[in-house]
Amino acid sequence: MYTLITGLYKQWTQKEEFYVIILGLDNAGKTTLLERIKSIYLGVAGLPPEKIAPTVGLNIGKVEINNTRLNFWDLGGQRELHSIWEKYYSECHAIVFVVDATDKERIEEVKETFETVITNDTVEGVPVLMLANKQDVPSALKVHEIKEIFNPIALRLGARDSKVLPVSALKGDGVQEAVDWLFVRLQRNRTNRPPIFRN
Ligand SMILES: Nc1nc2c(ncn2[C@@H]2O[C@H](COP(=O)(O)OP(=O)(O)OP(=O)(O)O)[C@@H](O)[C@H]2O)c(=O)[nH]1
Ligand SMILES: [Mg+2]
Repeated sequence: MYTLITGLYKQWTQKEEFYVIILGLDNAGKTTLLERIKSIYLGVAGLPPEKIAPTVGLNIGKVEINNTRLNFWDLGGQRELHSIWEKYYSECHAIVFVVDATDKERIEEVKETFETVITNDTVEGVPVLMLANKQDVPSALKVHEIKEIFNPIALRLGARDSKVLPVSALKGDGVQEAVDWLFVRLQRNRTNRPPIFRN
């Protein structure tokens, strides 16, 4: 009886948690995105954009949606920091890859980096959301242009869920839609990457 009650109690009180890593080149807007997510879902003002410095370590944001916790890990995008990304692959449930859609000069570098990430065996089957960021800038590449550029690599995504969505991390446009997409895919991929249960 006691174990039944404690079992039920655990079931009611334990929370499902998923881990989402935010990757992309330096200056893509990853930390700005994280601060935007925090401000939308926690209802508190995030760090103002002018206070956001290039990331060297790790920024963490925890938000709760439908009694499920999403933990966002925002990693530094500078080249010498890319080797750190792999350390988070085995534990992550989804990848958000942020692209600076205004920076056409670095698009080749973005392609190479993206391909290296998605072909890593440790993240096989993990949903990948690419965000075409800085859409508030009129000259930014649109989603259909980004898709054309990344089409040759798309085959390497395999059978996993993937999507390209437009956002402006700075203004907040599209951010909620992006998180909604993630939420559904995390649930859909739960047999492959089960959530963590915590009290
Ligand atoms: N116009 C515009 N600027 C943005 C947007 N998102 C980020 N930025 C700017 O882009 C610059 C870099 O933003 P960060 O969020 O620090 O970029 P990051 O990807 O975290 O960079 P690292 O930490 O070095 O990897 C800052 O000047 C931001 O204000 C956006 O949606 N629109
Ligand atoms: Mg950053």
